[in-house]
Amino acid sequence: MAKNDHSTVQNQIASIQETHEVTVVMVPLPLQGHLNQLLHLSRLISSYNIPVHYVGTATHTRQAKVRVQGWDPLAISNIHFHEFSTPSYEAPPPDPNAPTKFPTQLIPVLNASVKLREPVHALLQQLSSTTRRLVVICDSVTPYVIKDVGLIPNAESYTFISISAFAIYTFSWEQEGKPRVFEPEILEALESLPSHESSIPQEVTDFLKLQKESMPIISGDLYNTCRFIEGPYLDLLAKAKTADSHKQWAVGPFNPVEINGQKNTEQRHYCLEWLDKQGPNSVIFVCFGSNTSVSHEEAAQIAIGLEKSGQKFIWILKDGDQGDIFKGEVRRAQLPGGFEERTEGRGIIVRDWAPQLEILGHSSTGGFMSHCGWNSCMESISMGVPVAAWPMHSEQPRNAIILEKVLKIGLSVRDWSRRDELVTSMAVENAVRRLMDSAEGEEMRQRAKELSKAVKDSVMEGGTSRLEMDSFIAHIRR
Ligand SMILES: O=c1ccn([C@@H]2O[C@H](COP(=O)(O)OP(=O)(O)O[C@H]3O[C@H](CO)[C@@H](O)[C@H](O)[C@H]3O)[C@@H](O)[C@H]2O)c(=O)[nH]1
Repeated sequence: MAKNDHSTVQNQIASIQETHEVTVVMVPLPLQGHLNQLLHLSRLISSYNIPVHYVGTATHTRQAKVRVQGWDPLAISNIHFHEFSTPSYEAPPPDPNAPTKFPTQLIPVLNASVKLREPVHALLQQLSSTTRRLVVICDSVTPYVIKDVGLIPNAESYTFISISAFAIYTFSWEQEGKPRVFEPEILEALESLPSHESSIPQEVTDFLKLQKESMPIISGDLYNTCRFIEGPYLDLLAKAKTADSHKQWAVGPFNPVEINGQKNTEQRHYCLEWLDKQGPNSVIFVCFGSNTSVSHEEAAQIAIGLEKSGQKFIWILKDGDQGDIFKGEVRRAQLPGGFEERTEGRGIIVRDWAPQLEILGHSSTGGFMSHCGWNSCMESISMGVPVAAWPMHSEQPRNAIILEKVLKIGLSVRDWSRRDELVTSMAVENAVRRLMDSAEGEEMRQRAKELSKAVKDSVMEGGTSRLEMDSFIAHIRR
């Protein structure tokens, strides 16, 4: 561990010398989709008056803080941030023309993250002496960092599952010989997907193998989902558990479900001001998450499709994150000549990070063209916005199945079996029109709004997710 890491730990411990009943430590994978969920979960746990320590490299902790939406992490005094240095790592730009959309530019940061093992262990040891029980919640794909937690007598660990229960179940379902538990339509869609292993690069498979081999004893899993959405798959996962002592809690959505619009404040993003002037449900929001890039050719097809659809839009057009989001040049995807002038007043192109949760929570947003990352799915469901699904990589095609075939609040922009082909402007135009301007789209929007209400109720007092959170808290306080 670097010398300044030691002194940082000492200073941070000194400020929290009092002894606690329970202390929670969050160990995220340093990628946006993971940092974000564990930071939201920190807010939920800290609301039970439990101190939460959020650990990471200085860059990634800063990234999580500056990008979080719906609340202010600095305003909550019992969330403590720990920022460790790691040896430098490469942070190459993404390749928008790569044959697959998997964000290989982030592999060096994944590999560098294992270096957090020593400083995190030192922090855990020190915190263990200030608390009766030390609860470590570690991203399920980064247990190597807490490999030695078993050496701390009053510590116990839990995994946080960053993807849907449906995806987790159907990944292991493949290994279990695919028991026939799904409706024929869902089964057919699942059969057409590649296995988990074949959809990720070998270096990532190696990283995951190291993580699996390093798994300490885990007392339970926390899911960012709710029983109302994924009850049957959570039951299947619970049944598949080998030990009764291994528990599971579905406590999502982690993201705030009510957004305070911060109207008339200087920090408000200009696209929210623009949304204020549009009619209810009249705008489609286009965004492919934090790590996907589109080529110039793909951008041109999306642009023409949006223009021809005649619908209003906000389009987040930027490349996927690099390993350090605060450094490096960001490419600007080109658009067809005159596009921005022709769509002026009807659409906005944002070339930077945008407040997605607030955009989805705005009453003028009526549809979401999404890559179906799990944060985006949960945010869209929470805010009652139907989805035009354009899965890009990893478990995203499985999430698209949930939206389209299970919850019936989504339609497909392109078929996964044709993922090697360019998505045409006509496919984009059709999907946008169907979602925003058809009876079918309206039905989906109504269903999405009903689902949003059920999900919002589930996190209120007495709701299923709140009860599961209460049960988790009672368990760690036992
Ligand atoms: O301009 C932007 C772009 C994104 N977001 C936010 O960034 C997050 C993106 O997360 P997600 O939708 O999960 O997409 P990815 O960033 O692609 O997430 C990765 O991590 C997820 C959780 O493991 C997986 O489900 C995905 O497949 C994987 O690509 C969401 O909270 C968005 O609200 C913004 O706020 N503004």
